[in-house]
Amino acid sequence: MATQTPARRTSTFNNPPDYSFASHRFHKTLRNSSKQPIVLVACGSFSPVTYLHLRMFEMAKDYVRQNTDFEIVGGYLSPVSDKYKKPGLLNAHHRVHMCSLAAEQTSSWLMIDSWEAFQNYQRTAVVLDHFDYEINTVLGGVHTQEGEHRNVRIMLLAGSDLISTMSEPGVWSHTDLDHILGRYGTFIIERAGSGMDQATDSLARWRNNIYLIPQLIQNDVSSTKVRLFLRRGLSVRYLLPAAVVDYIEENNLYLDDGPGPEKEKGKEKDGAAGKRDVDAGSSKKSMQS
Ligand SMILES: Nc1ncnc2c1ncn2[C@@H]1O[C@H](COP(=O)(O)OP(=O)(O)OP(=O)(O)O)[C@@H](O)[C@H]1O
Ligand SMILES: NC(=O)c1ccc[n+]([C@@H]2O[C@H](COP(=O)(O)O)[C@@H](O)[C@H]2O)c1
Repeated sequence: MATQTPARRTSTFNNPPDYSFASHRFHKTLRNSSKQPIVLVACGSFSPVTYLHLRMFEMAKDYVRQNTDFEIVGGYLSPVSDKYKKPGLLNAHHRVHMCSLAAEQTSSWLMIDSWEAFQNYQRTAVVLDHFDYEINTVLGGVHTQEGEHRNVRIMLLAGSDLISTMSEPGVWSHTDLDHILGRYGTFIIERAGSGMDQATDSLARWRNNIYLIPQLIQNDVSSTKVRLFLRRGLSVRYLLPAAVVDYIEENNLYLDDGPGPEKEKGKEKDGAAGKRDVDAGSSKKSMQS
């Protein structure tokens, strides 16, 4: 059997100008010392952020409380860099601002990290390493009520459509998958049209670090649909936080057709998601380490 290259953690990070890591809602003290502290990180375009993106965190919170020995000490949305060049990807300043409005006005625990947004494209494995560094090295992890230090485990929060791309050839390197799923782990939220089994079949070797969360109330709101509605002059109110809708209207966002045809996620079949990105000149193939 071929020897696998062990996943190595990135240890030096270039920060964008004026960058600071958000920690105003990070819980420095573990409420229950018998639990393992975790931070949830959702990586994505968030163009624009929808209620479904925010609900992923609430679903994960319920799941963690009912089914695991983890305690969530922080939750972050990490908008991808403009260099990701996905169709419909609005300028990072707007995307980060909308995420911040959404988190501050609708949540008591979510935060935004702009580290990957304001620089060159960073692979998800590197983004998780950056969180590990900021939380465990810079912030010093957390303490129990008795004052005992604990390292925080970083975990990726993603929809099943994103996880199914992990089985598509050329999108993720094996080393990165081993790093993300072996070292960190993931919570997968079921997404309409994108099967959970199909998403995880080829990831079985990391099954102990993969937690599947069913959507008990089916909701297939996507950023793509929101952008389509906006282009057609239709209302998107109640699909996203009011402050985000107001911001979109005030700044006349998403009125242009953009550079290429948009396909909706979750509804795609047989690798169409991969094709979309190749067609759009995106760097899915070059996202491997
Ligand atoms: N309706 C949904 N159900 C489950 N997961 C979702 C849903 N919408 C988004 N996600 C997840 O949120 C994360 C961020 O995704 P992203 O910003 O690409 O959202 P999106 O709505 O799929 O965007 P787009 O429509 O522009 O492709 C991904 O892990 C994605 O799987
Ligand atoms: N190899 C990788 O690290 C890799 C590959 C594909 C997508 N992603 C990430 O997944 C997120 C969502 O991507 P999509 O919106 O294209 O599904 C983005 O944050 C992107 O950076 C990472």
